[in-house]
Amino acid sequence: MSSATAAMKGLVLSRPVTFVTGNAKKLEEVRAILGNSIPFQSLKLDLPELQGEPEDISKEKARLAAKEVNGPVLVEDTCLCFNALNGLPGPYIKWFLQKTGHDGLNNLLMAYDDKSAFALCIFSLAMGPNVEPITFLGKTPGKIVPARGPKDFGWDPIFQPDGYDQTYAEMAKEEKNKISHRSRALSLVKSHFAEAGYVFQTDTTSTG
Ligand SMILES: O=c1[nH]c(=O)c2ncn([C@@H]3O[C@H](COP(=O)(O)OP(=O)(O)OP(=O)(O)O)[C@@H](O)[C@H]3O)c2[nH]1
Ligand SMILES: [Mg+2]
Repeated sequence: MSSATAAMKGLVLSRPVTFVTGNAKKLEEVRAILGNSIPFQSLKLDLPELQGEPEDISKEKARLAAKEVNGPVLVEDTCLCFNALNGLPGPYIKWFLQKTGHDGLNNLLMAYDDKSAFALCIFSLAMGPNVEPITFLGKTPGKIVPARGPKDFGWDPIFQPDGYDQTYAEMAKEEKNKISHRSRALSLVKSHFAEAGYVFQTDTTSTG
């Protein structure tokens, strides 16, 4: 057990964890992957993001979210990292995608034979505004390909995970959710909750 988990063992929470994101597709996947395993609610908020290393960006998002919510929060930051570019665009993928599109992202790799990439998801859990966030990393290796499949979620059409001949976008949702960066990170989040044994106490005093 990590020391962070040990320190929080049996912590009593007066309300469920709030998953804060401005991205509806992320929320959809988180709901599908977590099911009823962790009691959570969601808040649609597009938090400002620090520049820097992925883990620091995710942690800082959690600190801001915890201040905003004044309670326990879960956030995540997703990166798409090209090995030929030493991990870029990484956390800046949102802006690269917005400005250059799927073709532009493929073109970035035109000068390189190495089209390999990895999808990285970093969840940060902060149990309150003044508690240091803890992080959970999920990584799925693959390669960047010309877009194939439905275009309803980000860069899914240009990411083909290793061992598959379909892109994330072409795969059935349940299939993506079995192997995705997001589900790998969330399985660590689930284990953390199982180990820590948080007690969710709903407030019954305010009704009377
Ligand atoms: O094809 C995809 N498959 C995925 O599984 C996936 N997960 C995230 N993304 C996109 O990658 C950027 C991350 O940026 P990001 O982590 O800052 O997210 P966001 O700003 O949209 O939401 P949030 O920060 O409020 O949670 C954004 O463009 C997201 O749309 C994905 N695209
Ligand atoms: Mg964001």
